Order: sequence, then C-alpha cells, then structure tokens
Amino acid sequence: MMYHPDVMGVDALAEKIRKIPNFPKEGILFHDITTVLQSPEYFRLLVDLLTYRYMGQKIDVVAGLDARGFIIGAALAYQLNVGFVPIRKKGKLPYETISQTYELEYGNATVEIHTDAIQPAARVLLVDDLVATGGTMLAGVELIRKLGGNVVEACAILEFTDLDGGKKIRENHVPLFTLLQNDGAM
Ligand SMILES: O=P(O)(O)OC[C@H]1O[C@H](OP(=O)(O)OP(=O)(O)O)[C@H](O)[C@@H]1O
Ligand SMILES: Nc1ncnc2[nH]cnc12
Repeated sequence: MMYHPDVMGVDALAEKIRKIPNFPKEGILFHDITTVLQSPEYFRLLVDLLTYRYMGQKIDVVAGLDARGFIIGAALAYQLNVGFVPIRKKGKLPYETISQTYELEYGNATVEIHTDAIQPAARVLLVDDLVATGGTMLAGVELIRKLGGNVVEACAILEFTDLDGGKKIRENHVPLFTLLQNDGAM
C-alpha cells in the first residue's frame, strides 16, 4: 500500500516534527523526527514521498548517514529494491574503511564507510534526516566519491536555511533534495 503524495502533503510532516529548545545544548532548537517515525501514517508518508521521487531514477544503492539516516535510508532502499550502505561514526565498522572528519553545529565528528561498499560508477542516493551546517552530508558525499561512486542526489527531510548548509552542498555540485526548508533558529 502506498499513499499518493497529493493525499497528505509535506506541511503535515513539518508539523509532526517535534521541536525541543536547548537540546543538546543552550541555543539549539532540536528537530526530533521520532514523532514522525513512531506514527505509522507519517512514517509511511515520509518513505512514500521519497520513494515516488526516486523510483524512476535508476538508483543502484542507498547510503545512509549515522544514525537517523539509517532509519529513513534503509526503508527507502527496501522500497527501491536496492542495497543499503551505512556511513557510520568512527570506530563502528569492522572491515577496512576510509574516513572523513567534519565540523558539526555542535562539535566535531568523523564518519567511515567500508571500502567495498560502493562499486565504481555506482549511482548512489545519500540519505539523512536533516541538513544543518551541511558538514555531515558533505562528508558522506566525499566518502562515496573517494570510492568512485556518483551521488545522484543527497536527500533529507529538512534543511535549515539559516545555516546555509544546503547552499554549501549545492556549491559543491551535489544535487540536494529536501522535503522541508525552515529557519532552524529558536
Ligand atoms: O548538517 P550538519 O551540521 O552536519 O548536521 C546534521 C547532522 O546532525 C545530526 O546528527 P548527529 O551528528 O547529531 O548524530 P546522531 O544522528 O547520531 O544523533 C543529524 O541527524 C545529521 O546527521
Ligand atoms: N537542530 C538540530 N536538530 C536535530 N538534529 C540536528 N543536527 C544538527 N542540528 C540539529
């Protein structure tokens, strides 16, 4: 069963995301997608909206960013009938990896990918829940490109327009699709 995208739109999704002021630190308005995930209707809406966008685009593999990109990315990969590749925080992947360090809205992080996860010239869809500074998404793009993959598109539910992360990603010649755009400020 699939919802047609016109039936319930992205506005409903925007309202369903819970906003928590000052988490994990003062001044951050945390956008909590668990409220979407825990609702059967909204989780389906989210996955279906993305499925409709990518079902005709010859995606070879979906890569998801640790941790929330795993949830959306795995569901999307299943729908598109392709495999799923996790891009994980440092030290979690057991086989040979390559890594990329980047800056976050609140700190620093390194992400890794297995060296055999992406085939050369593979058409990769990169997925996360949101783009804040864009650092995480760009680190993912970098890893996929280092392995010879083509990022067909990077996608997320939400993009914070005040932080220019989306702009930064697009300036790096990465097509970026976000279902929602808002001023992430409190
Ligand atoms: O655009 P950016 O500034 O890079 O921020 C966006 C990233 O931050 C959050 O993850 P976080 O690093 O908090 O990790 P988590 O998913 O493990 O909570 C979010 O899920 C994105 O992955
Ligand atoms: N404001 C925010 N809410 C949720 N996840 C985030 N990752 C980076 N900034 C975030």
